[in-house]
Amino acid sequence: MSDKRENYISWDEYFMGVAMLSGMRSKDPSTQVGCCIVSPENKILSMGYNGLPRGCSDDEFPWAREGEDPLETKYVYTVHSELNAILNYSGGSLAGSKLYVSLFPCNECCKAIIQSGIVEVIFDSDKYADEPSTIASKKMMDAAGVRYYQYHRSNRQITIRV
Ligand SMILES: O=c1[nH]c(=O)n([C@H]2C[C@H](O)[C@@H](COP(=O)(O)O)O2)cc1CO
Ligand SMILES: [Zn+2]
Repeated sequence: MSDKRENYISWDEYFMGVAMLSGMRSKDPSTQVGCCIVSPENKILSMGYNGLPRGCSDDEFPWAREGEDPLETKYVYTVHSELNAILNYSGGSLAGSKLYVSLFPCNECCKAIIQSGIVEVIFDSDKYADEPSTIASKKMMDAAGVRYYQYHRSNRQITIRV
């Protein structure tokens, strides 16, 4: 009989947990998104969260969702978690990898996901499922043969004291 510990976290809990932990770095007051890219051998290749490009101050650029002028909203400035994770990777090719993300990718991230050769997307929330950008993403992933499925929450509470 082995003495192996049994209640260790699964690969899916680990990678989605890492994605969610990464999202906790986000300064966006309404939606924090985190992403974790994983190789076919289950090695973590990259991580990202939604934020401003390097050099653009979190304290000077707007975080508003609405404004008379689009330049006063966050939408024109933020880099999405998935794009950040793709751009953060400096190890070569992401072909064949899997992407864990806490929110279904928008159409722009979807284009980058497809073009970088990522073959599987595991998402948690799909709260913008009815938006054209999400519908477009699903159309493109279907056409490109990128598999996507919703993460099955285990509801395990993971507590880290830091
Ligand atoms: O796939 C995504 N990845 C991602 O990082 N985001 C970011 C952009 C924004 O900072 C935030 C969405 O803001 P809001 O829910 O307030 O519209 O989430 C949004 C999406 C989907 O729209
Ligand atoms: Zn996006």
